Amino acid sequence: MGALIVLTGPSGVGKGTLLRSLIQRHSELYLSISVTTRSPRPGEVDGKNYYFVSRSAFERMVANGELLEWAEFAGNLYGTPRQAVEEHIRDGRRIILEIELQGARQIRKNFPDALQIFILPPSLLELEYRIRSRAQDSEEAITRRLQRARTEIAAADEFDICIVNDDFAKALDRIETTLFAAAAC
Ligand SMILES: Nc1nc2c(ncn2[C@@H]2O[C@H](COP(=O)(O)OP(=O)(O)O)[C@@H](O)[C@H]2O)c(=O)[nH]1
Ligand SMILES: Nc1ncnc2c1ncn2[C@@H]1O[C@H](COP(=O)(O)OP(=O)(O)O)[C@@H](O)[C@H]1O
Repeated sequence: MGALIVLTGPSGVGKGTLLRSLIQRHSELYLSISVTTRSPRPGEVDGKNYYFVSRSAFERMVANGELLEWAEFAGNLYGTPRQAVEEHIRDGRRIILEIELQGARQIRKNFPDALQIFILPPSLLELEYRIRSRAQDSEEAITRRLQRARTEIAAADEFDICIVNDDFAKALDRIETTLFAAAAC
């Protein structure tokens, strides 16, 4: 049972909302804070939701080997800072990476023991409804996310476990069961 947990799924499927609830219930779980070149959305806080950096600062981090994995998604760069993850693993704590497909593949290659979970929407129509009702992305960003969603969903069977986020409470329950039942083995 790896200390590293990867959670992937198309934009708007509910990953962030599920993880916020999970962390509230299990304060022993740590959520990795990614670095991104995306602009903050209203209400997002630097150092809490993401570390918001310029493209040149991001590229420096890549060159210095500071990122465990990174990828371009819908025109922006996203990456996982290496240090926090390594410290948590060394201290025996479980850490969750909420990352897209290309990053999940890099982690799978380098950390084959990581537990990989994929979150699916009930349908593409419902996914589009959720992205739109979140009302935080431009029309262009929504289109790019929906295009990418098809590729990501097609890769779901690469993951250890797939969970459909239809009924929120049930999906959260399945994540908890997956994390804590597996840990007990
Ligand atoms: N590879 C990688 N993907 C990330 C990282 N952080 C976030 N992402 C993914 O980037 C995508 C876009 O994230 P974001 O702009 O916050 O949009 P949202 O998922 O629609 O809320 C999502 O699939 C995230 O899971 C990271 O550190 N590495
Ligand atoms: N099970 C669900 N049923 C209906 N709406 C949901 C469900 N889970 C999440 N949402 C809503 O969908 C939208 C996108 O969720 P979010 O957590 O931002 O997705 P992601 O982090 O995967 O991009 C939010 O408005 C959220 O409240």
